[in-house]
Amino acid sequence: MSVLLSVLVGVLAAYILIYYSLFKGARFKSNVTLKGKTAIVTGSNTGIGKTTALDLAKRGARVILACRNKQKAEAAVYDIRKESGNPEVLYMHLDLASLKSVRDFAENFLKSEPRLDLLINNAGLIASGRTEDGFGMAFGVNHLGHFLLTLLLLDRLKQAEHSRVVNVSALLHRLGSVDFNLLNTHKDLVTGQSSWHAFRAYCHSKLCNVLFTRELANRLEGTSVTCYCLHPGVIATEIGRNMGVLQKLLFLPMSKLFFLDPEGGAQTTLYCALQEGLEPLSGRYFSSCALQNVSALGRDDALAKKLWEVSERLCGLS
Ligand SMILES: NC(=O)c1ccc[n+]([C@@H]2O[C@H](COP(=O)([O-])OP(=O)(O)OC[C@H]3O[C@@H](n4cnc5c(N)ncnc54)[C@H](O)[C@@H]3O)[C@@H](O)[C@H]2O)c1
Repeated sequence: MSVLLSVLVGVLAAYILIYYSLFKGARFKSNVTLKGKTAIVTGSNTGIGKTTALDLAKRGARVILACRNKQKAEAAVYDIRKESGNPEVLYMHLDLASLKSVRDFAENFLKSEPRLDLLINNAGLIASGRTEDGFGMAFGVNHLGHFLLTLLLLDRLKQAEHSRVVNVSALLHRLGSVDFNLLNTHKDLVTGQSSWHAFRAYCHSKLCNVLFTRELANRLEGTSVTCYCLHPGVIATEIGRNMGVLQKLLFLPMSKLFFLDPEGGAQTTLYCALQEGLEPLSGRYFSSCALQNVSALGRDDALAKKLWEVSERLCGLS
């Protein structure tokens, strides 16, 4: 009996140790206030984006929830206003799966909002299918939509004394690559529609986030704007909503036991957005509120430059 008890206590202690050392993650601690500043957070009706928006609202920022689902976004606006006591939390419609919607959002924003200090490109998905413009869903939403959004808002960001772009990437960028031939022929970085292909496409799109951040930093040198990308940790959110039943059965218990909550998932985003003195590290990648290395492809300047040029062409900018 006592042997069994010792084993149980041992297993429990090991679990707590592993959980806290591997999964609990770092916390961003800062009293910085954002009164008079404006932030956009894409995909902020749920998950990491919602807790990021809540934190910025608590610090006094004017926060725009850039979301595709009106009903869910308005519910999030209600929750965030109530919890933060900040009435300056607004919803503006943005569907990153439509380049027209991205342009409309930018036009509305530029017409109605005189300043922009923080652009948090947080929205993301793992999904097959195509965007309105015919691009693979992950490439179109996770990379191309945010690419166009950022470029359309860049002049407004440059008008602020110090402003930042934060791109939420993922550790899985390490499994990603960019095949420009596939992009030319299929408007996507994978062929095939299975959940395996959707997963591969997600990894590729997250590498695109890293490369975009790197090239953006080069092009922003000498301006008041800096940019960063990050892995938020392994977080229990709705990111797996498009998984098959079997995958969900495996994923859900794992996420309950080991994954961070969305508040934990927002910490590195907040660090990249608000940490003082980060400017010399513009273009770099962070995880657990600290600088981290990216994959070899993520450090490839020629690849980053080519992705930028191709993305400009695909968005009709060049
Ligand atoms: N959850 C994790 O473990 C994890 C790990 C690494 C990276 N990430 C990244 O974190 C970010 C946030 O994801 P999350 O985990 O909170 O997932 P989530 O699914 O809870 O939130 C994603 C948000 O993106 C929005 N979105 C999806 N498609 C959109 C579109 N076409 N237009 C506008 N908004 C759209 C969703 O509506 C949702 O609000 C993503 O970029 C994801 O890739 C998450």
